[in-house]
Amino acid sequence: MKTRGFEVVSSYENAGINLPVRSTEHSAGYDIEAAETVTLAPGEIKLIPTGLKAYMQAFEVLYMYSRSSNPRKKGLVLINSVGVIDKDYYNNPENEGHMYMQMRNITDHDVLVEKGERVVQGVFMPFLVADGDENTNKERRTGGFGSTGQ
Ligand SMILES: O=c1ccn([C@H]2C[C@H](O)[C@@H](COP(=O)(O)OP(=O)(O)OP(=O)(O)O)O2)c(=O)[nH]1
Ligand SMILES: [Mg+2]
Repeated sequence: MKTRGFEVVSSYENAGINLPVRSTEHSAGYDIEAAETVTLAPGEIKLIPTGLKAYMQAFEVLYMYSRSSNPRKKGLVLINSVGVIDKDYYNNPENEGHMYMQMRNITDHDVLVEKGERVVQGVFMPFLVADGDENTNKERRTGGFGSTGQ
């Protein structure tokens, strides 16, 4: 039975994408690699593809956190602080649920991220809803990065 996990998106099927793994017995995070080699110019913000989508149960979320080594080792920060990957992002009609890492180069030189380099880590978590939540109108997710609302 499938409960939660990662799959390769169809456009990266034959691109040698590694499914995320936890690097030690008690690591919370599944290390997620860059699916492409990219260069970020000084100050630049780029969406780095992972080649992955994540599936999970209702009332679960996947948080993408930066690796703590990124600022000093790479000069990179996850500019949206934490990536929130919603259950209904999976297989959305716009991009199949392809997860991106929104990284910013905080150095004054180009930063190279090579394909296969671990950049962020994904942590699955349950979440709670507030009173009256069932009475509010909800739209169907069609994409990400500002797809909801006007
Ligand atoms: O770092 C991130 C953050 C989000 N997402 C995807 C998954 C998530 O389910 C979707 C929407 O994210 P969020 O709700 O944080 O962004 P938004 O600006 O509110 O966009 P939307 O209107 O599509 O909800 O975008 C990523 O791939 N990487
Ligand atoms: Mg949103």
